[in-house]
Amino acid sequence: MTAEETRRPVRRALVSVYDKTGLEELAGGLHAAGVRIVSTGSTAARIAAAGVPVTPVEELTGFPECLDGRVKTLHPRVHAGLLADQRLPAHREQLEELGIEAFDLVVVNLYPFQLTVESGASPDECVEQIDIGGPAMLRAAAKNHPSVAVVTDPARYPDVLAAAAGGGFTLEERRRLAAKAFAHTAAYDAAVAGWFAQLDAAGPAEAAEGELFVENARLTFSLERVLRYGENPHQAAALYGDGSGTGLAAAEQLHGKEMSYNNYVDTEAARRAAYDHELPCVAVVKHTNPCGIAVGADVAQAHRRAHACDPLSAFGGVIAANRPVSVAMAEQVAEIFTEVIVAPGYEEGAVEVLARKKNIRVLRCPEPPAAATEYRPIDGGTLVQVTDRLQAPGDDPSTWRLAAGEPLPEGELAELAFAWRACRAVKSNAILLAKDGATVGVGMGQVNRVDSARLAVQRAGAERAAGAYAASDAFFPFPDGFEVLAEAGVRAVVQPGGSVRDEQVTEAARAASVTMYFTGTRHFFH
Ligand SMILES: NC(=O)c1ncn([C@@H]2O[C@H](COP(=O)(O)O)[C@@H](O)[C@H]2O)c1NC=O
Repeated sequence: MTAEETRRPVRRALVSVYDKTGLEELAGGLHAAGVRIVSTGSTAARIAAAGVPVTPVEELTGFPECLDGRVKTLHPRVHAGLLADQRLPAHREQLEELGIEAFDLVVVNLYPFQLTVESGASPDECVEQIDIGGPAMLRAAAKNHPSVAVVTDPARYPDVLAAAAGGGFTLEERRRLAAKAFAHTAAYDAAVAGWFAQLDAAGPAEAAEGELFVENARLTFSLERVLRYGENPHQAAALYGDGSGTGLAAAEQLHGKEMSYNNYVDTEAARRAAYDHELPCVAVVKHTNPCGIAVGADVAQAHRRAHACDPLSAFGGVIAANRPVSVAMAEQVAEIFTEVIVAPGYEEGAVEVLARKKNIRVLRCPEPPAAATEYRPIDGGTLVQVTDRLQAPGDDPSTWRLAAGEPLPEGELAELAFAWRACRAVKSNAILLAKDGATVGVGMGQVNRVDSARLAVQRAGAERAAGAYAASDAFFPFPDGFEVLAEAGVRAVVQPGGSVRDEQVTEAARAASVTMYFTGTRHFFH
């Protein structure tokens, strides 16, 4: 059979849509192509108001819409018309005996469950927005795609009208539409299941394992756009969204070249770094590691100090701010070759200043990082974990245990707390030196803690390392890593503690007259 021969004319359509975009044009076009339309409640009312003939579904079923719309189309007269396989004489005969007419086209879009959840609606209101009849029709029509075409997206209406006027869809087209319909209902159900799961997921400590992690995590994401390439030019890549319409994947690009795969990865890391601080904060990131993080009285000051940590590495960096970018900060950034800048907003005139550079990508992402769980695909599956965040009490300096030396006065403890928070954004093994609320030396991603310490000290230089506040993302397994810091003259060190050799490490700290605190909390970042 040729593709042409698989076309099925559209004679009768069932239309039931929540999103009424383009409905009048669709109905008018179908009518003009000789298609008879059956429709539900307010969809039918809109079609009729547009002067297009329409049969209300109640007329077909002989049963009124009831239970506040919970039952409208859930009726054998609807579903037999959707599920009869027109290729089978037995099905055609049964329909005739039952006095039921087949549908050739179904146009349905569903109640806005996810948007309702995001609006902060009550649980009962969210539950009411779980569409039942719509998915049933979509699934029936998609299963029966040899006989029925199914459409969920108003953007596809022009194709529908072209097909209706041109002899119908081919089998291949109907199969593609069916795949889209099943993907749509799968994503819809995943959103509903995810919502139910998070109702109970108080946190890893409180929630039973079964409540936090659903049995079937068929994760669904929707294609946002195909990227130019992946991590390297020979790797194809794309950006997918989780349907929430928020976060980095949904960030608004205000200027600059198209975002690349690596831009997204680095921007994610920069936002992680910038949002860990309550004061105005700016992080400059390269290859997912910070080359500078600083807080300040305002973002311009924070940026100057973050940049000063390592100006060499900041060239071609990705910048994140946790406050709107001011014109003063934009003026500074415009002087430095920067790949991406991301912030919750931009003060008037700031984007124009940044846009003096043709290529810098300017992103507006109003929400702080919010993902509750993180996925890391592995061959044959995926790992899932609760997202690492600053913890109460372990990340609060008032709960830290003084393990060696004199306690720090309040101001110095705040300096050490800044180092600890900033260290969370550094790839393990992480050692970070800070002074005056700004990083001065970052040692990242080494396979032993001694080399990370050396790197941090080397990057800081002797002058900045002396008297600095140091943080280590995990415990020192031996005194050697700490000793590198002590030789450089750091003032204090914060680390989780918990090594079997803690006593040797704290002894070394006492011997070097360096204050050491234990947090009891670790922040590995792989
Ligand atoms: N209950 C049913 O039988 C039913 N049939 C269709 N719907 C949905 O009702 C909406 C359209 O309703 P209306 O035409 O009344 O605006 C569509 O989103 C459709 O998916 C239903 N609603 C919920 O399940």
